[in-house]
Amino acid sequence: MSVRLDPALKAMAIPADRPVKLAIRDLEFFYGKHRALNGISFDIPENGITAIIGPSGCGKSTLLRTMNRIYELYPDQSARGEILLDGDNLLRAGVDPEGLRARIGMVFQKPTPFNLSVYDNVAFALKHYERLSKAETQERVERSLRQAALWDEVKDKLNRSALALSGGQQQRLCIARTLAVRPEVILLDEPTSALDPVSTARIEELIVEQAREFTFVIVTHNLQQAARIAGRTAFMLDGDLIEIGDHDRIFLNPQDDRTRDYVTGRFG
Ligand SMILES: Nc1ncnc2c1ncn2[C@@H]1O[C@H](COP(=O)(O)OP(=O)(O)OP(=O)(O)O)[C@@H](O)[C@H]1O
Repeated sequence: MSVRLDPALKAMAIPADRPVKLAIRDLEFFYGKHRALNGISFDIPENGITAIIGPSGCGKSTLLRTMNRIYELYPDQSARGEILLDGDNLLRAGVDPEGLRARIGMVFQKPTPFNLSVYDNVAFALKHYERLSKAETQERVERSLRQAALWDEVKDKLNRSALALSGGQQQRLCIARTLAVRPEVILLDEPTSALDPVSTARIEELIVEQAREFTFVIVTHNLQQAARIAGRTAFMLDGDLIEIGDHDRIFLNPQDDRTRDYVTGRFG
């Protein structure tokens, strides 16, 4: 498999002097006694898109799930090390997980709309985190649906069930719901793997557009997707971070043979 180099990608490169939003330091993760992350360290710059790639089981989702501490909802899972959000370790005791998840939102592989109207799916998230007037809520719902490139398709059916939307529309609704509470970081766990190419392209476009304002971290199996949209890409293998860099470094000139083998389709 060869990875297409899109000249427009240069516009999405993340400048080297961008401040660090998340600094991951010696991060280990355990499912019971099984160690799934072996002491990973790397930086995620503010804004832009950072992709995490690697073969099945290498620890991509585990890494993403540590970043908003969602793993704590499951028994017998634990993390060791540090994830500094603007310099403050979000894994330390005393961090309010609810407040953290307002700052670091997450979108999952399968669209997960609530069984509510389109409008209420977005408004519900807002009510959970903020006290806004009705007019402010309306304004924020519309803005979020526009940011998620969904407004034109749903503006005449805001009171209809979200479950009547197509899969791609449902996923954009979930992104709108996440954007509505204005998180600083948005974690995307294979957000387009259940979608058709047209829906995938729309979501890639909106992520690229919103990456001016938000920091995105995306786990993807789709190497072309990472190559198309990510300013930086991290390659993982067996719980280790092998290499991280910009598009050219990872896809055209990898330093590590294992990265080269993976991005050229020799395994994975
Ligand atoms: N709930 C769990 N209990 C025990 N082990 C787990 C659990 N979830 C994941 N693992 C193990 O942790 C390791 C990393 O899994 P993870 O799901 O993070 O990989 P991944 O790279 O996201 O894989 P995929 O691309 O298939 O989603 C694997 O060895 C996996 O078997």
